Amino acid sequence: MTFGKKLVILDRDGVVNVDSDAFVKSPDEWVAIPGSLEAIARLNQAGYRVVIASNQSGIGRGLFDMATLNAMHEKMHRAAAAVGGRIDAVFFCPHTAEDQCECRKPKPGLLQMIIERFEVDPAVTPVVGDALRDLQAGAALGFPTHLVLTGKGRKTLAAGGLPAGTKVHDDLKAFALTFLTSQDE
Ligand SMILES: O=P(O)(O)OC[C@@H](O)[C@H]1O[C@@H](OP(=O)(O)O)[C@@H](O)[C@@H](O)[C@@H]1O
Ligand SMILES: [Mg+2]
Ligand SMILES: [Zn+2]
Repeated sequence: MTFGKKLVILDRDGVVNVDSDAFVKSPDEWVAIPGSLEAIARLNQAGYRVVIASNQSGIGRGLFDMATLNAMHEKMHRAAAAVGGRIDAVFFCPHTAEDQCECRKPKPGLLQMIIERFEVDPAVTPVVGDALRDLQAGAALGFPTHLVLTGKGRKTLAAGGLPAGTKVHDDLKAFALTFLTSQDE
């Protein structure tokens, strides 16, 4: 049993929704990964808040604007609610690598904001991603890291160099089942 605020941090593209090397640029292109929204609902039922930490350089690249990103997130929130799930917040970095901001993963800026906003203890707050940079951001602040094999996850696993102790799961649904079982011990 863990004490303190129960919260899980998810990467978006490749974890919640299908990713694309051409970026996810519109609500039509935002398609949930099968089982991911149900996994969010299952985490909520077990008392966990779910928040997202996402790199959205498509904004900085001019591929889509804030109104479109908000429309994508409106679709995501509605789709989660349709299966009884709730995403409490979406933290995103709109910058490109060239902007050298503090919030683009692998920098931990987004995760630091989440710690402050939700008063969570990183040591007991899982970070789930499909890219190495997602995990590096988590490891930088002492979050337990979890790789899912959806999105870029298989390539990430093959490339190696994961933060020590990273757990690997087929998808978000498998993560939720394993994580919640581990919390019962
Ligand atoms: O997985 P999250 O963090 O939720 O979002 C990733 C997306 O913003 C995009 O990130 C881009 O990386 P660059 O920003 O071009 O390095 C590319 O990997 C795209 O394929 C991907 O859709
Ligand atoms: Mg991703
Ligand atoms: Zn940024």
